[in-house]
Amino acid sequence: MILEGKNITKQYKTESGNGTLTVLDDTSISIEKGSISTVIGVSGSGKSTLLHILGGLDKPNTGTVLWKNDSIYDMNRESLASFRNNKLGFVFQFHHLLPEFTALENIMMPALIRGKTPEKAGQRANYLLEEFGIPDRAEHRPTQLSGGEQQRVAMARALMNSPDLILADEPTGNLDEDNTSVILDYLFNLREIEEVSILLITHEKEIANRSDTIYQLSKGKLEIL
Ligand SMILES: Nc1ncnc2c1ncn2[C@@H]1O[C@H](COP(=O)(O)OP(=O)(O)OP(=O)(O)O)[C@@H](O)[C@H]1O
Repeated sequence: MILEGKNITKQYKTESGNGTLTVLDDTSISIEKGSISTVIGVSGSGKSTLLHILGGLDKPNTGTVLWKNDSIYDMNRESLASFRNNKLGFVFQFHHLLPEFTALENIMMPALIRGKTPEKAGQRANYLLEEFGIPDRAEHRPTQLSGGEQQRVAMARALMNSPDLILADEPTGNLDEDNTSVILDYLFNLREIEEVSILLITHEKEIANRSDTIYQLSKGKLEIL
């Protein structure tokens, strides 16, 4: 097991400020090394909230998130930031690529932040562009790439530091079916080569069916399907 969310509860204040909305209700999840897991659930069921908590982007009200048995919320700010940059790779529905940088530079960024030389970072970024089938797009800026290409760059960037776990929130949510299949093929192939675990949020049954474990989130609880 690499990541474990234990007895997680998350509540938000309702808009009026008087009540509370319980989004996650004393629920738990375990991510095995090398596995692909998906979380499905209706809109507003708390999938993104769960992903943010597991990735150390948001804190639960109660419960813990353990990374190889260490609680990530006991880490100081610096350790938590370095944990996120070195061990995790995030992919969101809207890729958040930096518009003023090329595809290659966007992919290199997490490695440069980590202190890798531009040569080393460039080598791996070029390898990842190749693996995602877009080596000829290295010098393009995000606006010069199609939606599917942008999402491949975002995935390559998430893999840059050879993370142990990719956390992906609707990574193909804004793409058509063909593009979705192709991009998942690339990601799942690379998972085997790089031995990375993947936790994906999705609305699409077909994607869920390609995973090892499907979690359904409903009324604050996760259930394995
Ligand atoms: N910062 C916040 N403050 C108050 N309420 C919030 C906040 N963030 C999320 N919520 C509420 O918590 C619930 C769960 O939101 P969340 O984004 O986790 O759902 P989701 O399952 O990812 O939805 P979708 O599939 O539509 O993206 C929603 O009702 C949302 O309005």
